[in-house]
Amino acid sequence: MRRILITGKNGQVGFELQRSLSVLGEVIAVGREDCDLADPAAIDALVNRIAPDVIVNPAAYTAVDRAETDVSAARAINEMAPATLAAAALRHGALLVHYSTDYVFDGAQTTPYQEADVAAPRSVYGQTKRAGEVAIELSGCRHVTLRTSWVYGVWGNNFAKTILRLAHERDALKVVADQFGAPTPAALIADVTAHLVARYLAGADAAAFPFGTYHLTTRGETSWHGYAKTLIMAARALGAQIRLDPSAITPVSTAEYPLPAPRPANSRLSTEKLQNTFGLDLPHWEQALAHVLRQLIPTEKS
Ligand SMILES: NC(=O)C1=CN([C@@H]2O[C@H](COP(=O)(O)OP(=O)(O)OC[C@H]3O[C@@H](n4cnc5c(N)ncnc54)[C@H](OP(=O)(O)O)[C@@H]3O)[C@@H](O)[C@H]2O)C=CC1
Ligand SMILES: Cc1cn([C@H]2C[C@H](O)[C@@H](COP(=O)(O)OP(=O)(O)O[C@H]3O[C@@H](C)C(=O)[C@@H](O)[C@H]3O)O2)c(=O)[nH]c1=O
Ligand SMILES: [Mg+2]
Repeated sequence: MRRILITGKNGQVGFELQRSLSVLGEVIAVGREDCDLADPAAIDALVNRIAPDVIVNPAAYTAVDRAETDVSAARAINEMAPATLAAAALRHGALLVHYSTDYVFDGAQTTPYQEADVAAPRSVYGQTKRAGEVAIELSGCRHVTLRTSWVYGVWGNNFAKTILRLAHERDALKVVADQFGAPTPAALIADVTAHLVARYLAGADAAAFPFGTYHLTTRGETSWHGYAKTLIMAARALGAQIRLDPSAITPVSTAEYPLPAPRPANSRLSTEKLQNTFGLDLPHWEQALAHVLRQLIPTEKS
């Protein structure tokens, strides 16, 4: 039986991967309590003990604003841990599946970013995530790096759950309307990962697999404001008792909503390479959102 090691089991994507990869082999999922990824020796010991065929690494330092002042911790998890995992994957002949972010781009481009476009991260989070990507590329291990954006889901913390909470607490909300991207469910990321891993494991010639970097998001685009408004309207339509009126969600500019870390104005990622290479049709963000909301909103009907 194939052995699949998953890090970050308590994270959004790590949670969903435990479901989606369970049909492909023996899944060994670890969290901070099992292995501190800031400790390279602990990573080596873990990989040596498990001897996995596939390592899937959704663990990351994802607190974007906190990373601005907690640089060494962000580097340890987002750059050094992937480098250590990549070296271990190389030694074991394992595939490493890693995740990265739209925040590796500066957002100044006016069209969706393609995989080969120049990364120019503006935040510490983005810089450390980019350094992790580069370390994996340079390691020479078999790898797939999936860059995604605006991840949300039932498990863990995300913008969608924050907005739903705020909608119960407040009568009005200000949400940034000049940053554009695609909200992407953790479950979709996990499902596409399973599709790729299945294809890798089924291949008679592993070396022929199209390793590399791919963009993975839903189709379409919106702003954080458009996302928040659609979310509240859809939640109300599902019967959620939400006091906040969608018209009380006010669009504001990035300058009017100051935060420690700069965010890209353009977070749009082109997913053509992924869709063409693997024969996938990705869902539209609104369709995906409606499905996750049905799990997030408690309802009598089902
Ligand atoms: N969230 C998003 O919007 C986006 C995420 N991504 C990328 O996708 C991937 C998955 O993100 P997501 O699932 O949202 O992340 P989460 O923040 O939900 O989960 C990350 C997990 O990593 C774990 N972790 C952090 N530090 C350590 C450590 N020192 N040792 C062991 N485990 C640690 C955390 O553990 P603990 O729970 O104990 O803190 C957490 O469970 C990441 O690579 C991220 O950069 C890309 C684009 C958007
Ligand atoms: C909660 C809230 C946020 N915002 C803005 C701030 C910011 O510009 C945007 C998103 O806020 P958040 O802090 O939730 O999102 P942020 O943590 O920046 O989300 C990012 O996380 C990392 C891990 C990624 O990789 C990115 O793809 C992206 O998902 O919305 C508002 O305007 N009003 C609000 O009430
Ligand atoms: Mg955040």
